[in-house]
Amino acid sequence: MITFDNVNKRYASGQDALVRVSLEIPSGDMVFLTGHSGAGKSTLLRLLTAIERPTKGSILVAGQNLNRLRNGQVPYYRRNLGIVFQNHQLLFDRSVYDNIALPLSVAGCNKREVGRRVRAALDKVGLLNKEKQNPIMLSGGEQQRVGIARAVVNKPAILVADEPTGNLDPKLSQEIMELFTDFNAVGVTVLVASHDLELVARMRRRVLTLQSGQLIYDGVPSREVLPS
Ligand SMILES: Nc1ncnc2c1ncn2[C@@H]1O[C@H](COP(=O)(O)OP(=O)(O)OP(=O)(O)O)[C@@H](O)[C@H]1O
Repeated sequence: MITFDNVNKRYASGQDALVRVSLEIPSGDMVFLTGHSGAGKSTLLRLLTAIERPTKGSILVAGQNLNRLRNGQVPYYRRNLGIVFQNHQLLFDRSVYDNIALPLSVAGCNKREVGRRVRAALDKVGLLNKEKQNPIMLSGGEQQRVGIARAVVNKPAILVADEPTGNLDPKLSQEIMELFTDFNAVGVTVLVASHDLELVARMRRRVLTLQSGQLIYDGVPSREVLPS
């Protein structure tokens, strides 16, 4: 369970990025976070991933109060999370395999286990035949799949994605969303921030909408308002 209780985030610049945000996401849910540019989506994800701290209010993740997390505990906390970025942040001087293996090597996995898990992750995103390639050789959609494989390789309970389809065309975007649906189907809690309202509506999942830092909608959009 993810709980935000009356969370405010004011940056040092004085900008209020989140204002009294309260929400609950039960374990195993798949939820979309939407809103205009500057609405506070990335800030909410940065608080959840403990990149930023709230100014007020509390955030609980699987019973752990993030306000009480000491800086030294943050890397351990993040092992429960898979994080996917829009620009995927792959290392172009290493192979696809090495990019995906990175979080496991950091966690101290042995070589055999790393191989088994990297191939399982590549299999899930449909890129088993690309492990030796350099990510620069891959298409934008494939690079994003590598980013997703890296995010799921240590089997996180929660998968967080910030505009994961930002640079992709509609068909590839839909495929990426379906990948997230597959992970959710096996029990992973999934939270995806996207400003692509059509794509989000088509998924027919719970949607949280932010506007100027406030949560203005929390529900499943009805079929009638969906684009055909
Ligand atoms: N590090 C920062 N310092 C100061 N202000 C910031 C910082 N990060 C974001 N903001 C401001 O906080 C507000 C919310 O930004 P945020 O990036 O969370 O929005 P967003 O909904 O993710 O937007 P986008 O879709 O454009 O990424 C904006 O007004 C932004 O300018």
